[in-house]
Amino acid sequence: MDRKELEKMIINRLNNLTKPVGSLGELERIALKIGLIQQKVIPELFKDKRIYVFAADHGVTECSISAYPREVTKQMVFNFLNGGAAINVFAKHVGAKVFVVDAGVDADFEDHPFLIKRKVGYATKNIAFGPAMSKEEAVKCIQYGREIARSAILQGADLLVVGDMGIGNTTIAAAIAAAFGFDVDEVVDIGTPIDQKTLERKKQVVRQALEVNKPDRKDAIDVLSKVGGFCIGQMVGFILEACENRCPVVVDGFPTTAALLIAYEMNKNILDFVFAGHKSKVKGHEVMLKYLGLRPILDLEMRLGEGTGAALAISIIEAAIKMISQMATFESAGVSKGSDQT
Ligand SMILES: Cc1cc2ncn([C@H]3O[C@H](COP(=O)(O)O)[C@@H](O)[C@H]3O)c2cc1C
Ligand SMILES: O=C(O)c1cccnc1
Repeated sequence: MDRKELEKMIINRLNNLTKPVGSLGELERIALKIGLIQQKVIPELFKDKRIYVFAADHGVTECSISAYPREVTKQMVFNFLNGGAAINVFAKHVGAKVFVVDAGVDADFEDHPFLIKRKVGYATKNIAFGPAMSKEEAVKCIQYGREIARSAILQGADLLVVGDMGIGNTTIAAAIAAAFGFDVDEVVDIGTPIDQKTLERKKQVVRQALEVNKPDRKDAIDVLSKVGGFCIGQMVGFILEACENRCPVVVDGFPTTAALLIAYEMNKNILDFVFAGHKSKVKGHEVMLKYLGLRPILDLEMRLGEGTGAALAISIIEAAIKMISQMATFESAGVSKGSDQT
């Protein structure tokens, strides 16, 4: 069926459910988007929801831009695998599985059924003094991320969430946003709670990273290799592959949306398959979402990452699917139509 025709049929069904036209607001737009993705007037509930937390370390932590030391990345990987992190709790709450990807943590890990080992290096180089990684490494990251999404989809995944873990991630995300032309003051904010002096240093580090590296905003791989990270690069490939296979992806906060910005530069058609799970308290997140034209599903003043906001948004997406598939129509329930009906 052609897209316009399907869209008309879905809107027609939404308007025939026993409620005033448009009264379920954003839930109606979510139901429409899922219907268009699944190419069904009545979409199906997800059978295999998966959260992938991409973890890596960053050379820029040498500049003391986070409230926490680098080894927390590795320690949180263990916490994820032991089921003790916020994302584990929220994943359980929404019935999703959590996979952790070692994209470039500064540590080695034993095998674990939920750990995907795709290390590109033991942390990137410090972006304040040169490129984070080589062009080859950037390409490799994207390829690994694509492979992870492809195999998830082949295994049956029908909803993917992107999460991040890496001390220094909000500095890297801000540098990516700034490389694409956003104002440094608009996108550098606290990630983990830092004092004013550290925040000023963080801004300075981002400015210096741009001056030293001169990323070319028209070349996504250039931006990724110069001011990105191994985790970000794998998220880029993951998002691209999921969307190109018509699998819905929910992005989380500031770092995962920075990865989406790069992915969007590489393929402008992906946004039909992307949901913004929430709006992070980190101030640069809202401007990025506005630029992408994505409306966040939740706004709970969260600023954690790991995929936590996106995981919680799953329950809203599922409510939207249940709404369009389970509500009675005016005809079936014998309810009189109003003047807003066509
Ligand atoms: C215990 C702990 C758990 C976390 N889970 C996610 N993050 C979040 O904080 C980090 C980014 O903040 P910044 O750029 O300020 O370093 C990322 O790892 C992100 O996922 C955490 C941070 C900490 C400390
Ligand atoms: O917006 C986020 O996802 C975020 C905020 C702070 C730290 N880490 C991630």
